[in-house]
Amino acid sequence: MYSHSSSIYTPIQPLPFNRISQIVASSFQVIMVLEPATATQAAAPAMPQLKDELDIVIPTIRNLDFLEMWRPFFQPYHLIIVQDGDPSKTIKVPPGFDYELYNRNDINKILGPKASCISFKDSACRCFGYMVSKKKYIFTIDDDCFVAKDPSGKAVNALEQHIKNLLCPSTPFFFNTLYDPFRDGADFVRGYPFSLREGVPTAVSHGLWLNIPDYDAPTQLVKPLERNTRFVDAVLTIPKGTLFPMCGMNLAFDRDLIGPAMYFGLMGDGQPIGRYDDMWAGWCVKVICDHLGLGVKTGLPYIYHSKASNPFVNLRKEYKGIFWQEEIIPFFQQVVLPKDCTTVQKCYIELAKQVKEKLSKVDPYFDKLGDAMVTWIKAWDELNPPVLNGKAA
Ligand SMILES: O=c1ccn([C@@H]2O[C@H](COP(=O)(O)OP(=O)(O)O[C@H]3O[C@@H](CO)[C@H](O)[C@H]3O)[C@@H](O)[C@H]2O)c(=O)[nH]1
Ligand SMILES: [Mn+2]
Repeated sequence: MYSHSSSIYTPIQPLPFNRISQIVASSFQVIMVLEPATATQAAAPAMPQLKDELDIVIPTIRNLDFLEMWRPFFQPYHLIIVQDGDPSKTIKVPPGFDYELYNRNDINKILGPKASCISFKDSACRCFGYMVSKKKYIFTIDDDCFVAKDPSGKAVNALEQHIKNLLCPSTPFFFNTLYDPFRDGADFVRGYPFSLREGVPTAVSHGLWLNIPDYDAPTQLVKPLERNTRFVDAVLTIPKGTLFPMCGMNLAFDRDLIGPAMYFGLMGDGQPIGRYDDMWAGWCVKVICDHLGLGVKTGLPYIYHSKASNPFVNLRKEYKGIFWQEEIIPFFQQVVLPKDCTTVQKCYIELAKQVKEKLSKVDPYFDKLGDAMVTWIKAWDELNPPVLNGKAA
């Protein structure tokens, strides 16, 4: 509290401590005392946005009790649960949710031989949920992700923030130093070209994680106790020409704009690699978004990631990816898609061709992956026939 000798200052009334901590918390990035919000703290939004235009896709090998904490935010929405592993196992879903559930038998029945492109025993299986959905938007979340608290202690409605991110344009062609210009209380800064201020449609909203960060196995092994306690109150557009490591645990996207490129690859059972499903999808998605002039955002919302998977098991799944990616990234950085690739499907088929041509020398796996990318598009188009004037084309 300030006390001044001069008479021009009237002594400021001392602020109660909790008011000071609120002011501090609201104006700086704060190191947070970590625990997830409680179910009661998560209050249902007045009007759930995009209620009939968004599906929530959850890959799982567990019971879905985590949904209890999300109930206020998720209950109005339709869930697509992709059950991985043993199809004879029963996955318990808390009552009151509207959902469809697919296990491996269902996937094989629906896709027939094309089911070979859907991974087994890896969270990559989630992309089947993107394919069977009929909605414009998808939000996908892991079953060990809970409601986070922001620095003020308020429960974060991650779905609401993703929707906000997706409904606002992105700015990939020129970096706005005040972050998201479309956010309340922000705007384009001086020197930002007016010709670019309309922005472009946002295809992807990539959220982050408090508590257990999405580290690779070597980092997890070196820093087993590290927890992410930093809540950075920002949403950024990832600039055009820049790749990023897309994590699938807290991710939303516009299915009409970029859905066919959200293939999570061949991972898990019978494959030489795992835990690169979301990374592969993210690299494919970003080069196609850059080509088609679409935006990718990262930052808010946070979820509270509760479970650290076993770093030794993860190392075994990831290790080939750790050295392959030193060749994969330069490949994606040099990808050029022809002008006549005007749809996501055309871009993706062209990308599959280049994967087979240029990455098979790294490992024969990429030849198989290139074929699986084509199978994925065929299966996608079979389940989602292009519509012309409201009729199947
Ligand atoms: O064989 C499996 C294993 C898991 N799942 C489901 O997938 C998600 C993520 O699983 P989990 O939280 O156990 O693993 P993480 O290491 O935290 O996952 C991170 O790595 C990425 C793997 O690609 C993932 O997107 C990241 O979050 C859970 O819902 C499991 O139930 C599965 O379906 N099959
Ligand atoms: Mn997890």
